Amino acid sequence: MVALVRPRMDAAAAATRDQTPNGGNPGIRVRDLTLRFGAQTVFENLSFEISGGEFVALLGSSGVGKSSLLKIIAGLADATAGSVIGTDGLPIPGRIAYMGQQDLLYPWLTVMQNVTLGARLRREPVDRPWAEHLLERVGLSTRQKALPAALSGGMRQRAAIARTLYERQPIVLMDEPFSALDAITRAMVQDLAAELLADRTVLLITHDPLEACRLGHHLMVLSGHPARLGEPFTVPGQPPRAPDDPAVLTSQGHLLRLLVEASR
Ligand SMILES: Nc1ncnc2c1ncn2[C@@H]1O[C@H](COP(=O)(O)OP(=O)(O)OP(=O)(O)O)[C@@H](O)[C@H]1O
Repeated sequence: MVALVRPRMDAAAAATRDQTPNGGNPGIRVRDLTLRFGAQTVFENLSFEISGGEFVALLGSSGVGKSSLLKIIAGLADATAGSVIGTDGLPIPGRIAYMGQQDLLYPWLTVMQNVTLGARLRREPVDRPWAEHLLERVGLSTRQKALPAALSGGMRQRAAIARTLYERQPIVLMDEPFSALDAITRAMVQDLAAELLADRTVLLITHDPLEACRLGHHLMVLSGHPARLGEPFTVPGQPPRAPDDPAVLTSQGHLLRLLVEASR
């Protein structure tokens, strides 16, 4: 197994690592991260690294600390101790697209306005053809002028995915982005995300072993109290893998067993 995601990687090895693989997109380096809420230690001295251009799926039981970890990496929450930095040595905030568990669409903006919000906030010209392309790919081309309240939960999630992809950031952090989608739409949007994020550094939280095995170069499982990362897990072949790929089916079973064992 090529362990490109390394829990507790040696600092000297980190210093000699390729800084700009895969067209220059930086990876994510997490060092000795500790998070406490009062007497509760969610995780302690968590260290791992995701190489530039890698798509990593993070799994673990509810409440183990996945979303908290993602928010800290995104710079949206503070850790009690430890550091998060790009593998190029530069900070990560400002170079990420983040999609949280809630779609966070602004209710008074249309779908198109929500998708292009980042550009408008940055006072950049809106790339309308790109936004239209994305909305078409997520099946919302006829709903560009709709307000979020007029959409179903799955449609809102697709609009949020389009907004995340619109940003073209080198690092993409997603917290259960496909959870509200039906099985067919989910497979379609997974393929779209894999295609458009092919060279990006992606950390995806999911509860779905099939999704993790289809999309991830590597999979990580967070478990325990305080939470620890198990050995990273690699599915053979390149993502996106077909749902009936034998490697996906075998890995899915293995992963499910790991998750059950980790929850005991
Ligand atoms: N702001 C907060 N204040 C106090 N405790 C918090 C806060 N945010 C998270 N927690 C606690 O930290 C732990 C980890 O929460 P987190 O949301 O990161 O888990 P998770 O693995 O993402 O769960 P899920 O899969 O259900 O989304 C939980 O016990 C939660 O109650």
